[in-house]
Amino acid sequence: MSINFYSKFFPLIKKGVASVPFQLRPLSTRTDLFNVENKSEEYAIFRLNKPPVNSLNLEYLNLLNNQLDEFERNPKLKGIILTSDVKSTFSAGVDILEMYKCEPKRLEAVWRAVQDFWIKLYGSKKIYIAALNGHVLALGCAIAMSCDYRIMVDNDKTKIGITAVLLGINAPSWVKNTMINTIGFRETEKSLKFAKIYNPHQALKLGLIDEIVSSDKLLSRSEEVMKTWCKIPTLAREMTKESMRSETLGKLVNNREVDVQEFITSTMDPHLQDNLGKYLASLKKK
Ligand SMILES: CCCCCCCCCC/C=C/CC(=O)SCCNC(=O)CCNC(=O)[C@H](O)C(C)(C)COP(=O)(O)OP(=O)(O)OC[C@H]1O[C@@H](n2cnc3c(N)ncnc32)[C@H](O)[C@@H]1OP(=O)(O)O
Repeated sequence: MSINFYSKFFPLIKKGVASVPFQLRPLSTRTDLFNVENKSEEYAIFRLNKPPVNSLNLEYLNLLNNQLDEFERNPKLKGIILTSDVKSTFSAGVDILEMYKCEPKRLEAVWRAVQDFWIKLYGSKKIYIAALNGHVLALGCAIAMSCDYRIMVDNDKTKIGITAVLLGINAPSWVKNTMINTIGFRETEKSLKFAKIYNPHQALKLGLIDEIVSSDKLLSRSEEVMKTWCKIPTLAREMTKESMRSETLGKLVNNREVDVQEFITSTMDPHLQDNLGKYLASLKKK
C-alpha cells in the first residue's frame, strides 16, 4: 500500500518538495494573525490569532493554507497542536462578510480556499490535536473534527456545533461525512437537522470531543497526548490514518467543482442573502 498519502492528493506540493531541498525552519514563526511555536523537532503549537473570533476570510485562509504546506514539507515534524490565542473562541468559521452581498468570483475563491484547507488538514499524515480553548462553530467545528483528537476547556458557556440549517444552508457533504466519521450517522443527522449546539460535557458524551480539561491544563494535556502519540511507529500510524480517511477525502477531491457550484448557488440565493443580513445584524446587536 502506498503511504505517500499527502502527495497523492497534492501533486503540485509533491513537485515542490522534489525540487526544493528541505531547509531547517526557524524555531518559531510569528505573524500578526497566527503563531507557530516549535516545541521540539517532533511537534509544534499552531495558534490562531485573528480577533475577535478567528473568522476565516480569503486572505486568512490563504495564509493558513501556506502554513499547513509548510508543516507538510518538514519531514521531522510529526504533529501539530492547533489552538487559538483569541480569548474564548477557537473559531467562528467562515467570515460571514465573505458570504453576504458577495461577488461570485470572490465567493468562489473563498470556497476553493475552504476546500483546500479541509483537504490539507483532513488528508495530512501528521498528528493534529485540536486544543479547543473556546467556541467552535460552523467551519470551526469542521476543522476541529478533522483533527485526530479534540481536547476542550471545561466551561459550560463554551459552544460547539453547526447551525447552518437555521439560515437555510444544507451543510456540504464533506462536512456531513466528517461529522458522521466522528459521531456516527444518527447523531450527525440530529445535530445538523436540528442545529444542535453543545456545551463541552454534551459534546464529550456524544464523542464530538475526546477530553475536557480545565483551561490552565489545556496545553499541557495536549502536549502530553502529543508526546505519547509521537512514540507510535510513524509509518504504521500514517498508513492507518490514510486507510481510515482516503475514502472520505476522495469524495471531495474528485467532486470539487460540484461542491463549489452548489455553495455559490445556495449562498447567492436572495432568501439566504436576506437571512445572512439578519443574522449579521443579530450578531452585531449583542
Ligand atoms: C452563516 C452560515 C451558517 C453556518 C454554516 C455552516 C455550514 C457548515 C460548515 C461549513 C461551512 C462554512 C460556513 C461558515 O462557517 S459560516 C460561519 C458561521 N459562523 C457562525 O454562525 C458563528 C457566529 N458567531 C457566533 O456565534 C459568536 O460570535 C461566537 C463565536 C459564539 C462568539 O461570541 P462572542 O459573544 O464572544 O462574540 P460576538 O459579540 O458574537 O462577536 C464578536 C464580533 O465578531 C463578529 N463575528 C462573529 N462571528 C463572525 C463570523 N463568522 N464572521 C464574521 N464576523 C463574525 C460579530 O459580528 C461581532 O462583530 P462586532 O464586534 O459587533 O462588529
